[in-house]
Amino acid sequence: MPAAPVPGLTPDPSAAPTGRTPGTLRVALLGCGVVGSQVARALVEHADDLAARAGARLELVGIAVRDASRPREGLGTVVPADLLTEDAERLVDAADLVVEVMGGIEPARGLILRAVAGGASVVTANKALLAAQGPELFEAADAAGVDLSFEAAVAGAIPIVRPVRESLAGDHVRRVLGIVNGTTNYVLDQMATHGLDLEEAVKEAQGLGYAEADPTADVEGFDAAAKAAILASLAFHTRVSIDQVAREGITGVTADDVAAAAQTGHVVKLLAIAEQTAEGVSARVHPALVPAAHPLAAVRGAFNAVFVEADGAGPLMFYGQGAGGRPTASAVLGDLVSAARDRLSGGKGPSESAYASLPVLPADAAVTRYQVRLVVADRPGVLAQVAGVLADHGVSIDTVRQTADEPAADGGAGTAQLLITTHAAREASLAATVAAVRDLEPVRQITSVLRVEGV
Ligand SMILES: NC(=O)C1=CN([C@@H]2O[C@H](COP(=O)(O)OP(=O)(O)OC[C@H]3O[C@@H](n4cnc5c(N)ncnc54)[C@H](O)[C@@H]3O)[C@@H](O)[C@H]2O)C=CC1
Ligand SMILES: N[C@@H](CC=O)C(=O)O
Ligand code: NA
Repeated sequence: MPAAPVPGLTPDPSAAPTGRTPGTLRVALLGCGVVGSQVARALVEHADDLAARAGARLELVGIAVRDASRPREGLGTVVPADLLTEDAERLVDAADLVVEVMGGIEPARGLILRAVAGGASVVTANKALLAAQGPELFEAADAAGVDLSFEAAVAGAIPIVRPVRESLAGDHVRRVLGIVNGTTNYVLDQMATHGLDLEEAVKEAQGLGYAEADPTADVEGFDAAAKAAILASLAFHTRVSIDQVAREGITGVTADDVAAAAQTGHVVKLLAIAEQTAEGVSARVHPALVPAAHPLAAVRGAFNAVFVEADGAGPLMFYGQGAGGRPTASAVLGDLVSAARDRLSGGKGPSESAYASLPVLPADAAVTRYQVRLVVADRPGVLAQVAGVLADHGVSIDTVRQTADEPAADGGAGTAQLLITTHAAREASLAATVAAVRDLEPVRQITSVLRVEGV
C-alpha cells in the first residue's frame, strides 16, 4: 500500500507556494540559548547525515528569540542571521517539527499546544513544563496524532526516557534512584574536593552551561523534582506532578556535613528517588549520604546517573552527561530524527501511559535510614536517654559513635558529639523522634539529619 502523502515531502508542484521543498521537513527552533544554539549548529553542520538518518532533510526554517537584532556569538558564521525571528507563533505555524528549548511555562506551553494543533510534532527539553502540565500536552499531541518527545528533559544526554518507556515496557519497575541534576552534583563535588562554597561553585556551573536560567531551580531541588515526577510517571504508568514530589535542595548542606560524611565513609549527593510500594508510588528529592563504595558516589562533576530496578531486568544503570549545551542537544536531535521518521512512515511514537492511576503517597510515608549528628552534655546516662527516645518512637539504632569534645573551661561537664545511624524508619517517625530528642535537657544541638541511601 502506498504511504500516505506527507506534507512537505510529496513531490508536488503545489508545495511550491507554501515555500516547502519536496523531501524536506521544516524545523522551527524555539529558543537559542545554551541548548538551542547547539541544536541549530548541529542542524546546519550535520545536515547531510541527519537527512540520511531521518529520511528527509531537516531544514531549519527559523529560530525564535527574544531579540533578533542581538548578535549571537559564534553562531553567525554557521547559522544565517536571517533565520532569527521574534514571531514565534508564525514560525510554529510554518513548521512540521518544532523544537522547544526556550524553557519556562509560558509562552512555551501555548506554543507547543499551537504546534500540535497545527499538526507539527514537538521535541522539548522543558522538564519544568512537562512536570507541571504534561497531561494536557500529551493529550493534545495524541488528539492531533503527532509526537511529543522529551528525552533531553531528564538527565540531558543520557538515554533514560526511551529505555524506561520503550525498552522496559514489558517489565515491572520498582524503583528509580538517581543523580539527575548536574549543577548540584557539580557543587557538592566541588565542596567535597576543593572546599568551594556553594555560591562559588554555582557560578562555575552557570559559566559551564549546566545551571538553569534561574539557578534556584537547581539548588533548591525544583529541577530534580521535575525530573523525578517525569521518571515516576514513566516508570509506574501513572501521573505524578512536580507538586507531589517531596523536595529538599542542597542549601542546607554545610561544608561540615560534607567533611563529616567523608569521615564516616560517605559522600553527600542530591538524589531523586521514585518508588512503587503496595500502597502506591512516591517520589522525593533530597540530599543523602551515599556509601563511598556505591557507584553513585563515583559520579563526579556535572555527570548524572540513574539506577532503575525492575523485576525482570534487575538493576540497570544509566550514566553520562546530564547537562550542558552539546550533550543536551544530542538528546534533542535524537528525538528530532525519530519524530521525522515517524512522520515519514505515517506513524507516531508512544503516547503517555498513565493507565495504572496509582495513589501518590505523602512525603512522610517514605521509609529510609538516617544519620543524626548531635551535641550533648558529656555525662553518664545521656546516651541511654537519647537511645530511649528513639526506642519510644520505634526507631531502631544501627550504630552509634561518640566523640568527646574539649572539657569545659570551668571544669564542669563538657560536650560530646553523637553520630547515630538508624535502621530504616518512616519519615514521620524520624521527624517526631528528632523533635523529642531536641527537647531533652542534655541535648545542646542537633547538628544535622541526613538520610542514608544506597545501602
Ligand atoms: N542547559 C542544560 O544543561 C539543559 C537544559 N535543559 C532545558 O532546556 C531548555 C533550555 O535551556 P537552556 O538552553 O539552558 O536555557 P537558556 O536560558 O540558555 O536558553 C533559553 C533561550 O530561550 C530564550 N527565550 C526564552 N523565552 C523566550 C521567548 N518568549 N521568546 C523567544 N525566546 C525566548 C531565551 O532568551 C534564551 O536565549 C530549558 O527548558 C532547560 O530546562 C534540559 C537539559 C539540560
Ligand atoms: N540545570 C540542569 C540542566 C539539565 O537538566 C542541571 O544542572 O542538571
Ligand atoms: Na535524557
